Amino acid sequence: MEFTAAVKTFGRAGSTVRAVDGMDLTVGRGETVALLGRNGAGKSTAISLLLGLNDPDSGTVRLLGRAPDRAVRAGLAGAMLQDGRPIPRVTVGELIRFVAALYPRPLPVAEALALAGVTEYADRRVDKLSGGQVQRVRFAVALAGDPELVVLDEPTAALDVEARRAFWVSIRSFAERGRTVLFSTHHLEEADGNADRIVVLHRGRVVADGSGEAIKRSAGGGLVSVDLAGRSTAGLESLPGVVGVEVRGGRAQLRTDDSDATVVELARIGAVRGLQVGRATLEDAFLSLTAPTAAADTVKEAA
Ligand SMILES: Nc1ncnc2c1ncn2[C@@H]1O[C@H](COP(=O)(O)OP(=O)(O)OP(=O)(O)O)[C@@H](O)[C@H]1O
Repeated sequence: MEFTAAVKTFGRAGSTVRAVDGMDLTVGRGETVALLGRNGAGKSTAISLLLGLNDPDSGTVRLLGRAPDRAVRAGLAGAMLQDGRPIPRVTVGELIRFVAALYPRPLPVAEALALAGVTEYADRRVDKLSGGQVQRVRFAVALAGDPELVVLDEPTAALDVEARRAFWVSIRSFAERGRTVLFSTHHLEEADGNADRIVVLHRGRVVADGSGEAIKRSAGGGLVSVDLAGRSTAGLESLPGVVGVEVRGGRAQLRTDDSDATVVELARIGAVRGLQVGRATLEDAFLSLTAPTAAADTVKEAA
């Protein structure tokens, strides 16, 4: 799938929102990609362009080499969106048989049920299941047509820890069949644990794209902190390796891509009170990449 300089705005003159603002992204077959971004970053809008539910105002979006709506009609993409559609009053098995029959080359129903982990509820009515069970049924609906690509918009948002874990087991078993998975999430550890690649969106643009490790490095892989003990932060940002300085609770937090060099220089200037050295987490990287003031510089790792 491919977004090239895609733009999608909403609203009229005066109050226009550029929900997707020049997005470039290519995802190859078989990849599992997580889309991360703060509320309003443009994740759902990007997904709607990818599925042909909206057209870009400019730029192009292609899905498996075709126009998105055509690819979806041909059964090449399945989706699980954040929608509030009423839950059907049929059994799980009936629902999946019905959906599978809409596609040219569906998965055998038993296989769709097994992949989504819902075989044991096949004879139960969907409207009598728990929230976690319904999510898995919705996943079975998304993969019933045996699509090349499954798109999941915040698939685990309402699930408890146990249900979330079970859900990811199902998604990984689908991905292991060589299929492509694109999902959006607010759970950073979920992106890190389940995606081959993480794409961070900020204000409708891709601001980071790579493995969880690469993204952590991009925000300065190391985190060095010291008590300020009344001294100013002046000059700290120009210490060797330092890529960012923040003050929290009287301590300076230095993001650095060379912790050793930073510490040696701190020692030289006598600023080592309460010194701690650690590694930036994905959350640190995410917060600095998507800070309201963050520049839209792109961090890119060859995929
Ligand atoms: N149909 C619409 N009409 C007007 N504005 C919209 C519409 N859909 C999205 N927007 C706006 O576009 C921006 C991007 O929204 P979008 O839902 O794509 O973000 P998101 O990253 O999915 O957010 P969240 O994490 O909160 O779901 C937001 O400012 C939102 O208010």
